[in-house]
Amino acid sequence: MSSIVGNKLKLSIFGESHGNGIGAVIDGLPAGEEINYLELNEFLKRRSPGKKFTTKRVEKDEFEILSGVKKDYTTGSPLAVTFKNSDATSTDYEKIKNIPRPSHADYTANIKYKGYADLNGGGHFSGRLTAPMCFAGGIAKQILERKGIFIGAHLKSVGDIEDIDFKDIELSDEIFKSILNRELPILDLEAEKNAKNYLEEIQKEGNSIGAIVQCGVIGVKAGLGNPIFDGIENNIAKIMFGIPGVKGVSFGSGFESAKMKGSEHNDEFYFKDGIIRTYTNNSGGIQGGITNGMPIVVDVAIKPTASIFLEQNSVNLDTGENTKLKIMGRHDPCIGIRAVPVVESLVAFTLLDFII
Ligand SMILES: Cc1cc2nc3c(=O)[nH]c(=O)nc-3n(C[C@H](O)[C@H](O)[C@H](O)COP(=O)(O)O)c2cc1C
Ligand SMILES: C=C(O[C@@H]1CC(C(=O)O)=C[C@@H](OP(=O)(O)O)[C@H]1O)C(=O)O
Repeated sequence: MSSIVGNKLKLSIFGESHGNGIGAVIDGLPAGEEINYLELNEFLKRRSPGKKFTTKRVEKDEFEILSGVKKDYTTGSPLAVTFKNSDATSTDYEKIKNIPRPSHADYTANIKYKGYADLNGGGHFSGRLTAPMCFAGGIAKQILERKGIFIGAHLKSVGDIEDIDFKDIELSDEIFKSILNRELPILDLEAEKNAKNYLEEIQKEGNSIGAIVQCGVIGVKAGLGNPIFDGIENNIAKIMFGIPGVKGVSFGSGFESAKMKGSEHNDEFYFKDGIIRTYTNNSGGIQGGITNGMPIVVDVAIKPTASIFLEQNSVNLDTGENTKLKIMGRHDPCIGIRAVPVVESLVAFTLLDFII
């Protein structure tokens, strides 16, 4: 399995959704970095399940640090952390263990691991594994904030309902913080109301819906990154696809760029208070794999949750017959909602890897 990412700063993720626990080893954190546990726990809560519009599985996401921290400061040696799984209901999965859920990893994992993988609750492929990702990212965010770099994400869209585009506004840490007070991480109040109503309908239907998580970064100076295969875009895109359910990653105007003329897309320069800025930010803060000093803006397309409660076609891997599938259990109606802090985390982790 390849559950390790990073260059100078490495993140290794382990565990299964219904096993004893999950966790991470973070290697390469600088020594002497303070960890604010209050802030870290608040951050982890943004991802935790069990709230409105999420799966009803209740996990407190309390962690135990085994190494790498002394008296609230990183020691510089590998930081190992574990989280217990305390609310797994494996019977929901035992009943359908030979019938793969369409578009989850059941079928592909079954083939690759010859039937040996523990796939209850999605096993190692589960969104549960994003808890240790947020632990690593929460620490990275704290380190970056001390360097004047701030990161925030929101739901740019839920189905057809659209929020304000980060690319089109002057981003600030105040804007990032304002999203934290919302029931859904959406800036525009009307869009938030529409999304809540729509999610209620989707839940009633037993269905799910896709979303775009958009993340902004302010405070990164021009000149960070590399060309060709090791740029900021390359590394952010790679880590984003580690989030279960991610189907697309784009920067700035992304796929819309393909429809634009050069005169519309080019980000023209100007000086403001001695700093070079651009009037537009279609590049999403990155050109040639290197930051240009404008906010980094990355869009992450998240598919609708595969586990829906409607009857679907599948196959019985034991009997070799076509069959109907009706699942049980507790599932997120829209993965995007809880993926917001996960996207922030992995953007933070990647930028810290470039900076240290
Ligand atoms: C925070 C989070 C929560 C998720 N919750 C669910 C869920 O409740 N049910 C489900 O079927 N998939 C859920 N997923 C997505 C699956 O884990 C994912 O679709 C599956 O592992 C297959 O991976 P892929 O979609 O990247 O191909 C969630 C993902 C994340 C990031
Ligand atoms: C447990 C979490 O999310 C889980 C992610 C998930 C999946 O298939 O990805 C399926 C569900 O698992 P279960 O069927 O055991 O309730 C979610 O609850 C979590 O995020 O902590």
